[in-house]
Amino acid sequence: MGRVLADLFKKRGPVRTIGVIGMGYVGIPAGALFAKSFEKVYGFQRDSSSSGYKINLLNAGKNPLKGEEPGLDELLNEVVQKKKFECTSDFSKISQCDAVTIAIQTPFLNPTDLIPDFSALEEGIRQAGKYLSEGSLIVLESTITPGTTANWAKKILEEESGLVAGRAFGLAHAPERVMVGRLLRNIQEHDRIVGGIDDASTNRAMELYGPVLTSGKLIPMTATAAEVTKTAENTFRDLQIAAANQLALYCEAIGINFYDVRKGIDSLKGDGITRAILWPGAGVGGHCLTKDTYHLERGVKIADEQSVDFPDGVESLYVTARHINDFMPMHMVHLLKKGLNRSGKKIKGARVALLGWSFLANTDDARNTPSESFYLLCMEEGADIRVHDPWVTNWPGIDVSQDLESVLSGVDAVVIFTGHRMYYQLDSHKVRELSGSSRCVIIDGRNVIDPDVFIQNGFIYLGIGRGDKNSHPI
Ligand SMILES: NC(=O)c1ccc[n+]([C@@H]2O[C@H](COP(=O)([O-])OP(=O)(O)OC[C@H]3O[C@@H](n4cnc5c(N)ncnc54)[C@H](O)[C@@H]3O)[C@@H](O)[C@H]2O)c1
Ligand SMILES: CC(=O)N[C@@H]1[C@@H](OP(=O)(O)OP(=O)(O)OC[C@H]2O[C@@H](n3ccc(=O)[nH]c3=O)[C@H](O)[C@@H]2O)O[C@H](CO)[C@@H](O)[C@@H]1O
Repeated sequence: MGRVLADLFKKRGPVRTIGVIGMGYVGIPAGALFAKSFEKVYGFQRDSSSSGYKINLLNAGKNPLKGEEPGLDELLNEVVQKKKFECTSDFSKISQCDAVTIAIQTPFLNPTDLIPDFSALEEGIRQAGKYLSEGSLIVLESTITPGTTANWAKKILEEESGLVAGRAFGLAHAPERVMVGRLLRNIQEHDRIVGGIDDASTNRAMELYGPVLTSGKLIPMTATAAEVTKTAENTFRDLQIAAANQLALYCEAIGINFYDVRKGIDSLKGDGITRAILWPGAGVGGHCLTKDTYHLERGVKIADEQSVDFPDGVESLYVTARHINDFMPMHMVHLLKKGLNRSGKKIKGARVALLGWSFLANTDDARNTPSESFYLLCMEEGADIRVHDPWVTNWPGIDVSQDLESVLSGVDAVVIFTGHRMYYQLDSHKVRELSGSSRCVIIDGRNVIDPDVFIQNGFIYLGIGRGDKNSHPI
């Protein structure tokens, strides 16, 4: 089969015209970079109420993405002016494309059952199947459950096209490893995992991605291995964070300073012995680490191969890591209660300043923020909680203030949830004056302040990992 497809690709000649389905954080920079290296790119965007506006904006050479994306505005303008990039909702133009990449969102239906919502992705794949031509290549870039490309997506494409994948057209998965704020750089500099359902598809996909890489290298493998790589690389980061969180909880219980221990462990460096210990914190947010573990777990469950040989009654280490990270906002509530008790108060009715709503320091990205779990837990306990964040200006149902002084006025407790730069400058005298409390509580979820400075100024301090300070004398 592979020979037939390789001959078809050869007959068709080099990749010239590319289609990118899904004009979002991934599709827009990818399409612009393809347009730089190839003859023509069509950016396919459905004319939906929420995103249809992007079509005209992009065709005017304008970037619809929020936030700073170095180089993207200029690149988009250049490729549109040169008529090398065109955004359209006319999917029939897919028939002109030598290769089509699909970068459509794959959220979870709801945070509890963690079943991915592939409905938008399915619609995009059906469009690709309907119009794909013989000898073309389809590449899924969305983050998907392992096994999706070679099974679910393959079936849909064959159904819609009436052609056989691996014989009449190529199919691959090339996951995106971009970070908002450095999209162009990441696409060009990160190594690119490229996984085809067969060798011919993998080789054709390497022809597609090779020209857009600067320092990044191509890493070929099978489509399913590529899906596991993407989900597992985030699973491993989540696991490393959980390991740091658990050790921090141990250090609190033992009454020692986690950061001394971390410094000790981190001093062990060298070939194959580095421990790569990360940082504990008030929780793990974002749209990658909170989901990709469950994509991996689901992939193992639905795999046709044999079941996993695993110790009886033992939960997956990776899911345990998720539970530990999701526990951290609850731990912050426990620290808050401890601090308030020491100041003779209860959480019910306590006035609490929550500093930091975004999930990542110095950004406005609040997707799956752990601050929200903490906020809801405190509300359930009857606290009077107000939120500050220098970057997040609005959030459904929450009043996020940018006025730190007003948020700190008259509070019984200050809780630091996000390591925003400005919180490192918190002045203990100023905070104490604003709070008006002689025994104000301060809970540090990101190791931002110096405990001694605040303790000497009359605060009741507790911090994640600070077992050496959490029972300081008052
Ligand atoms: N954003 C990131 O930083 C990032 C990083 C790594 C991986 N990813 C993965 O990449 C994928 C895309 O993410 P994103 O952030 O670009 O999503 P996004 O929501 O920003 O963009 C998706 C775009 O696809 C469009 N779309 C949806 N259905 C369509 C259809 N049937 N036809 C045409 N267009 C359609 C949407 O209107 C939207 O414009 C997801 O699977 C995500 O997990 C994202
Ligand atoms: C392309 C892609 O998928 N990229 C991912 C993306 O992940 P992301 O955007 O979700 O950002 P993260 O940095 O992972 O943070 C997530 C949460 O974990 C908390 N955290 C973090 C480190 C730590 O030591 N202790 C913590 O508690 C932090 O506060 C935040 O809430 O970028 C990472 C590189 O930055 C990549 O590795 C990762 O593949």
